[in-house]
Amino acid sequence: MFITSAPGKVIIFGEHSAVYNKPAVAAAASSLRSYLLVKPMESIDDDEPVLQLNCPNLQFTFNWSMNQLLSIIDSHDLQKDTDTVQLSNSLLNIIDTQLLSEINNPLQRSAAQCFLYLYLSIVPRDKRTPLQFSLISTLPVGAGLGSSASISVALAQAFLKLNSVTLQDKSLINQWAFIGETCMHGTPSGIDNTIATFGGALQFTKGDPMGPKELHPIKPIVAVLTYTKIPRSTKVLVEGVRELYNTMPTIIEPLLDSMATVALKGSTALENGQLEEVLQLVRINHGQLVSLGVSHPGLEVIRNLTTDLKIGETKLTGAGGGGCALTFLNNSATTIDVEQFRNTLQEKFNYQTFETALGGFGCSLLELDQLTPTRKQQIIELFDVPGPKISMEQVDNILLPGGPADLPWIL
Ligand SMILES: Nc1ncnc2c1ncn2[C@@H]1O[C@H](COP(=O)(O)OP(=O)(O)OP(=O)(O)O)[C@@H](O)[C@H]1O
Ligand SMILES: C[C@@](O)(CCO)CC(=O)[O-]
Ligand SMILES: [Mg+2]
Repeated sequence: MFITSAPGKVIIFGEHSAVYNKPAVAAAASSLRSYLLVKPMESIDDDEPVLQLNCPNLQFTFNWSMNQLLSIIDSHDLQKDTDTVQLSNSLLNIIDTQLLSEINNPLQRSAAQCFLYLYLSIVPRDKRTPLQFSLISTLPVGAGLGSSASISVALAQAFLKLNSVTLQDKSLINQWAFIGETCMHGTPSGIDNTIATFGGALQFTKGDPMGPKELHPIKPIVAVLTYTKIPRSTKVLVEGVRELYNTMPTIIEPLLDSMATVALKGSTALENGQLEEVLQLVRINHGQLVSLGVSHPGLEVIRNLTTDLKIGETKLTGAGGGGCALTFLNNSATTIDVEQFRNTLQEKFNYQTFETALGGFGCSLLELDQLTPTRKQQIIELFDVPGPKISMEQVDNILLPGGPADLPWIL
């Protein structure tokens, strides 16, 4: 019995342009995480062993017959080699047509698709026992903070562990998590899963053979995150930008190049603690994202309030279209100003705000058998609570790596 966990992320510069191989900058939001509990499945019916996915945040539980899953493997000669990480359209098609036909809700469907794809690709036939996978997130789902990547990473890490793969480092987890993201998004850049795997702060360019560059800011990066609660889908927003790019390539390509320059300058300014420059680049990057059509009136409310109160600069973060905004405070912003900002957003607009330090732990593993029986039971019960009743604070108090309970997470 074990738990894997991976953080959400904040893109500081370069969302969307990242998809076009332009550099982008992101950091882990390491206290906002997904947790995946893997435990033996208590038998529902002795004749029909099942694999269960339980997602309290999205209020769904699905069972798949182990026999059906085994026959799919046998007929399609899957996962000979977990080191060869590729997306198979034929496997995606089998999952879609044979295993997801009862799931109509698109949010549930994409989570189940990612789960099944990674399970069938990574866990070998002889290690397929009836198991229950329970997934909870303390980060808002579908809000621009990389929830899809955090579940992909937690799933990839768990399946590689079930396959007893000895990991030299976390690269293989990251590669499989990218495939999981691809199942959900279509064409991800890979920045979200890279941050969810490795944590910290990174400058990332899709396809760069040198890999991501770790950033070491001289001052901690602190920002206010605001969640508008306006639902959106990363896949749909990324497709919208692609359509714009295809219609007006001569306008959009130079815009993406300019976004790349912003990200590179922003990366240096963050490392050197040049706040004035960071603030200007945040404003410019948001304007660029508005031009790409991925803002939303609900996000502009946050930006306008930041400008009215003269407390700093705000940009959307993640795919936009709702979801979250990121506000960097200037040196003259007082505690009272920030309180007024947060209270207005919370009370007048019913938004949720968090003041958060960025960076910190990437994916992690906790072996439950090392804990006392009481602690183990307490943790298992956390995952049994029905969706709306999950207390994020309780999850943090008990599970957060480096948090109050000080559990022996392997980082
Ligand atoms: N705790 C969870 N339980 C089940 N599914 C989840 C969970 N967290 C994320 N997901 C899956 O991820 C999808 C959200 O992914 P999406 O990429 O649209 O948003 P995001 O990753 O939160 O934001 P962004 O990609 O802009 O950073 C959900 O629809 C669901 O399928
Ligand atoms: C919008 C996007 O740039 C970030 C989503 O968090 C998509 C991606 O990079 O895959
Ligand atoms: Mg996502």
